[in-house]
Amino acid sequence: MTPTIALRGVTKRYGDVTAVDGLDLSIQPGEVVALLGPNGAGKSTTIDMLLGLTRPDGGAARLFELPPVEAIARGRVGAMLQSGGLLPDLSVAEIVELAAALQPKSRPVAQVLERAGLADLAKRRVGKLSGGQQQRVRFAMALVADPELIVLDEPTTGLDVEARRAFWAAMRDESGHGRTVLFATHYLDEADAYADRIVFMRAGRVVADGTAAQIKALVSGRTIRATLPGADLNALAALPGVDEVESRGDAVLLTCRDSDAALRALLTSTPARDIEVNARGLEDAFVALTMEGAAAQ
Ligand SMILES: Nc1ncnc2c1ncn2[C@@H]1O[C@H](COP(=O)(O)OP(=O)(O)OP(=O)(O)O)[C@@H](O)[C@H]1O
Repeated sequence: MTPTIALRGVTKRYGDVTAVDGLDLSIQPGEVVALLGPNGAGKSTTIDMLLGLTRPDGGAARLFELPPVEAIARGRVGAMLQSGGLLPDLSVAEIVELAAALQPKSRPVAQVLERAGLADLAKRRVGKLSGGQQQRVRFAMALVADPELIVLDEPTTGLDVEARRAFWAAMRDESGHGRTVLFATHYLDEADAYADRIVFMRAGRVVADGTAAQIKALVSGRTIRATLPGADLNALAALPGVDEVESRGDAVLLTCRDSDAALRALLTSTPARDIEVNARGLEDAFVALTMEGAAAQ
């Protein structure tokens, strides 16, 4: 099958900084992929290269086996970037119509406005919209070409909770039609909830690539949280099954390789109460993957 996105050994340097470092990434038709990583990991630079906005210093980016500029000219790609000029004097409907007119094929503008939650704002001047509403205009402009691939760089930044929920409901419908979606995000819950696959970047490289469950499994074990005023942290660290102990006010947080053994010992040898046992989540994996990089650099 022809991959929708293929990055092969892509490298980008800015002076002494290697923003993207020999990146290989292949994304198949219909996949919904989150690009996750700490600030400066190279996510935006990767997106810029795969959209043909920045030229790689080494390697090649292909969309549908075509140079990015050609795939975009054919209307096969819709993109929503973090910033980027919106003409402030046009109305919402006019700017989406303009975006449609620039495409070889397009969806009905009214349908796209509805999808982006802009039907009631169609006549409003773009310059008068709130930041979140302008994000929705960018979303409508990305959808109007009826693209096979949608690329979104931090699409929900600036949206309130309800607008984020509505955005992802719309995206879920869109991807349900077999579209491929790649989005960069800082929101772990969004990557967890909406992506089939998470590509974790650090220092310009892919350091983990898999489903949310596979990424979470990189940090094994569970945590135990308990109220235990005046706890002896060294004694807790020596309990069976415990790897690490942190103090949080009157509470303690134990990171455990064997939470059953740790819990048994905690209950029999201490007055701990209000005990909670939790599986470690994507946030723990994020911190662990980011910290590994800090240690290696
Ligand atoms: N135009 C540029 N000139 C110089 N350095 C740049 C430029 N663009 C990016 N960089 C550097 O390249 C690295 C990667 O930046 P990039 O914006 O791709 O990361 P990111 O993962 O998108 O970060 P964030 O999550 O903060 O948006 C950073 O160290 C950044 O400072």
